[in-house]
Amino acid sequence: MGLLLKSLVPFVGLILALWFYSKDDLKPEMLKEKRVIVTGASTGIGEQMAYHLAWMGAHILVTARTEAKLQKVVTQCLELGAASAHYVNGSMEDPTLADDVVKRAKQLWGGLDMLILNHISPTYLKYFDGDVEHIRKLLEVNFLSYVAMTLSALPMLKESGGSILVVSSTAGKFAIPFVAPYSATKFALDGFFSSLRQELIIEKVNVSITLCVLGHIDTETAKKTVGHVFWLPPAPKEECALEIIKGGALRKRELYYQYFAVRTSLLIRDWAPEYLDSRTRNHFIVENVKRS
Ligand SMILES: NC(=O)C1=CN([C@@H]2O[C@H](COP(=O)(O)OP(=O)(O)OC[C@H]3O[C@@H](n4cnc5c(N)ncnc54)[C@H](OP(=O)(O)O)[C@@H]3O)[C@@H](O)[C@H]2O)C=CC1
Ligand SMILES: CC(C)CCC[C@@H](C)[C@H]1CC[C@H]2[C@@H]3C(=O)C=C4C[C@@H](O)CC[C@]4(C)[C@H]3CC[C@]12C
Repeated sequence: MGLLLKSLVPFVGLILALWFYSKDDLKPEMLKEKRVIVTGASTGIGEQMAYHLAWMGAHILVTARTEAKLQKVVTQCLELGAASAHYVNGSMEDPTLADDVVKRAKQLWGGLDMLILNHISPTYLKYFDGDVEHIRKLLEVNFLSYVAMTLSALPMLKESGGSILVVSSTAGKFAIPFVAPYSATKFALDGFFSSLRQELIIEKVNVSITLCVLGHIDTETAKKTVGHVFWLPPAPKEECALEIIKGGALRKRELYYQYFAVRTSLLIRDWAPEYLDSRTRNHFIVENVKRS
């Protein structure tokens, strides 16, 4: 036993050291002059991604519904050093918007290097109340518009050897209560984009797909929605945004933020799902959750 431990400890140490030193890192030059679309970029994580891309010198096209906010984001991006910054405003409930945004990128730059799919329709955190119309709307905005944007952008991305970043959530990987409609849309993204990734690899198409699995992030919307029902502290949106860009630039298959909490949960999910379910339920202050 002692001998086994003595040989195991250096071996594990060596593996950890190799892993640590072999970690790829993001170099800002990787994004310089790259042509990037960021959806849902008027606030929250999307807005922060636009600012990171800006100081790295990318060309940026942001989109969301609120024009006044997008104008401010564009101004700020130019001040931070973006190679160029533009916006298209509209709702992803409108099935023509996805194609319009991609066409605008083509008109502006003649190509595209990175498509960051991040927007979501406003959602609630409460017991599921049978509102099927809400599910339909979320599927339209959070899922179908991602597919539509991908379809429109793929020819340009194939030409540039570009990347698609799909912003998802732990609620798209394991069971979290009170977000049933939202969770359904995030699981759908995993199914669709993971399958599509397989096809691209089979066909030797040089377009990467990075699924970003996020924990609890301190955006204004999240603070308003979950502040009173979830007691673990949220992680900073600025750092989260940088990790997403890094994952995409390094063409990772999936990225996890908050890394340790999310990875541990995913490990437990496959081996002890009931334990993960109960651990997740215990993070909520259920007395504060609304019924309708
Ligand atoms: N915050 C968190 O704790 C977590 C977030 N995530 C994921 O991160 C991503 C960003 O979340 P977060 O920054 O918190 O979200 P925010 O609510 O801060 O931002 C959502 C963005 O989507 C836009 N949007 C809303 N409705 C529409 C619509 N119908 N058409 C087009 N754009 C729309 C909003 O702008 P406007 O209102 O102007 O249209 C805004 O720019 C999402 O994909 C979310 O699922 C994942 C896990 C946790
Ligand atoms: C063990 C941990 C990693 C688990 C964290 C679990 C909880 C607290 C995390 C995981 C997924 C998170 C939700 C999410 O994905 C996106 C949104 C949309 C936003 O507009 C409002 C907040 C909301 C509903 C987040 C609320 C907090 C959730 C439920």
